[in-house]
Amino acid sequence: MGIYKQSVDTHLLPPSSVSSFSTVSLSLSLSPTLGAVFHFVVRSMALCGAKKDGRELKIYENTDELSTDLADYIAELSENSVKERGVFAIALSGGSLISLICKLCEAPYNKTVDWAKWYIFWADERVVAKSHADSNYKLAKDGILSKVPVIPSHVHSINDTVSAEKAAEDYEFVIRQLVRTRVINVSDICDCPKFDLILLGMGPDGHVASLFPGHSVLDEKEQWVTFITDSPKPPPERITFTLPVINSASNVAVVVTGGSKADAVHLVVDDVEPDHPSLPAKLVQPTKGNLVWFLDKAAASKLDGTKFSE
Ligand SMILES: O=C(O)[C@H](O)[C@@H](O)[C@H](O)[C@H](O)COP(=O)(O)O
Repeated sequence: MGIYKQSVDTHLLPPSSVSSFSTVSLSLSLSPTLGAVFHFVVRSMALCGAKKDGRELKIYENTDELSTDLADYIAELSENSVKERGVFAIALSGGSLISLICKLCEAPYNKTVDWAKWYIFWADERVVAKSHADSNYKLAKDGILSKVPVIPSHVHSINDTVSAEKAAEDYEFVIRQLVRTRVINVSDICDCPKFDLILLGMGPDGHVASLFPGHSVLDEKEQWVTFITDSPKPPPERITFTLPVINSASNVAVVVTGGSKADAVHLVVDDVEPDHPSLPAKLVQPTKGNLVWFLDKAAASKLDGTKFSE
């Protein structure tokens, strides 16, 4: 299934000249701050009919531009969600994502975001003490949560005193209670939680959250949160949202930077044949929600037909 092809030199092509791509509608905007080489958005429409919603692909000259736009994106979703539901339920991941959303601690977001309405979760967590350097909670707390006025009781970290299995079970229980009270919305197609936003990173092997290629947890359909004890990326013990939960979210953003991820980005986004069915990032396809990929130029460098001007 070909999702889209792009062949764009943003220096040379005016937006009108790309409108002839039958499966692509592309808008081009120059960055006001840097007069940037490019900052474009490709909205791809799935060719095979079931899902009309497109995947949005945003590619930035550098991580600084990406972070600025990502902070805007999160702040806007937060505002909309607070307007509509009175709360914003967001799930974070670990890794480089946290440093890429750090602009939220700066002006204007530190003042304009309604932090008291945020309910914070983790799409995956390493099963270590919360004070451990490997803890995704610690990473987010040190990087962001300790710097903005979130309400401590709205920060839902895992139980770090039990086994991975029990931690996953406990976490799902907590989420179920909050779905019941609609702090977390509920999907209208299944009984899954519908997070307002799930933020994911992606590894060079195409993993997202703690869903690794070829792992049996990719097939988990019943549980919302599951556990693994054999993560190829250390540490080995982790809990993770399952695909049904990720794909029930209102919004999912996959944030990927760096050349080491370029091959995986190509395999997933260009939907390369023969199919690579076990690439977890490829299985991130929100049923009704929006999916946005935030890429820097290095991560996007192997996308088919994309030519970047220097
Ligand atoms: O806890 C984790 O390890 C993550 O949640 C994991 O899914 C991460 O997001 C990716 O491995 C990308 O990590 P980097 O952005 O640091 O490469």
